[in-house]
Amino acid sequence: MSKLPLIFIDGDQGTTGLQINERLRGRTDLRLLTLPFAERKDALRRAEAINSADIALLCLPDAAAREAVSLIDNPKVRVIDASSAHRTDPQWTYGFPEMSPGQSERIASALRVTNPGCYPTGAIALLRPLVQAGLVPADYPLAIHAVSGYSGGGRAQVEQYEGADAANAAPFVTYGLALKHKHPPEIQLHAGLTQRPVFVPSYGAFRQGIVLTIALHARLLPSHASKEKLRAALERHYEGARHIKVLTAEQGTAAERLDPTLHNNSNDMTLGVFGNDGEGHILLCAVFDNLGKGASGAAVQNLDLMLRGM
Ligand SMILES: NC(=O)C1=CN([C@@H]2O[C@H](COP(=O)(O)OP(=O)(O)OC[C@H]3O[C@@H](n4cnc5c(N)ncnc54)[C@H](OP(=O)(O)O)[C@@H]3O)[C@@H](O)[C@H]2O)C=CC1
Ligand SMILES: CC(=O)N[C@@H](CCC(=O)OP(=O)(O)O)C(=O)O
Repeated sequence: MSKLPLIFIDGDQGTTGLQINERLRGRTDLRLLTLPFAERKDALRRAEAINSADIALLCLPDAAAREAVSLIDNPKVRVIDASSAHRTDPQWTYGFPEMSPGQSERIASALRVTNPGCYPTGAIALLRPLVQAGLVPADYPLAIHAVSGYSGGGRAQVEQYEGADAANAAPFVTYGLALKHKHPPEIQLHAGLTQRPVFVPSYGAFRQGIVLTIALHARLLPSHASKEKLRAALERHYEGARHIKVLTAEQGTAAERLDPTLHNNSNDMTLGVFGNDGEGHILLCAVFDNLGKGASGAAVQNLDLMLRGM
């Protein structure tokens, strides 16, 4: 390619879009195309921008992301969609490079990449290698709990916590009580589960960061499974991964608490396996930034893969 690749962020004024913009600021290997604020929702201008881009990053609500894809008539345009519109669509490549051997290469050559959801990133990172290793049965009756920073709810929720009425924002909220959150189908598909997991999300009065936990009973696991075996399987899977680290047994013993903000403003994720052997209780944990590895950081990681060779 003679010219530097042209990148368009649709939704660049939103929570995810702004952080992608920040991460790309100062890059000299690409050109960023932005629309004036007043034109950011003008379908005609967006269509022109998307079709002139080499890669379009969609940081939009699901409906607007679907609309954006329908506006594409240039067959060369490549897309990274940060929304949940296409995450279980087999036509789209799932943008989680570390999830299996060859996934980075698939992303690097893909025309359509769907960025994982924030919570699914942690759940799939923990479960997929363990299910594939035969250490967690694919039909295990899973319950996944997670606490996120309020920015997971996008601009409207950020406004509640940072706007004029911030003093009245709840310190902690557990939600999704109808158990119909949008994430379980995505988690089930990409973790390789045969049963839909229960998902219990919460958010607190902190801007960004996630702690996600999954409790397991050893008596429901294969007899050869133990917390050491689970940890070793995760260590094997993520060996050499730049952004995902597994706590060693010593680090796990020393850890007394998990801070959701540990990896804020980075693309890193820490996984941990804790347990009480006497009770046969095991706890899988993931800590990461909902706007880092959970959204904007992951989008830039995928963008960098797709830019290889352009
Ligand atoms: N926040 C998070 O932690 C994560 C978010 N995501 C996903 O990323 C996507 C964006 O989320 P987030 O950044 O949080 O949301 P925000 O609400 O913060 O941002 C969405 C942006 O899209 C703009 N927008 C809405 N409708 C249109 C339209 N028709 N045409 C053009 N622009 C439009 C909004 O403009 P305006 O605000 O001016 O109306 C806003 O700037 C969502 O699909 C979300 O699921 C993924 C992982 C994590
Ligand atoms: C704290 C909070 O509100 N979180 C959001 C999830 C973030 C999001 O928008 O979902 P994706 O990560 O799939 O894009 C929610 O539960 O709807």
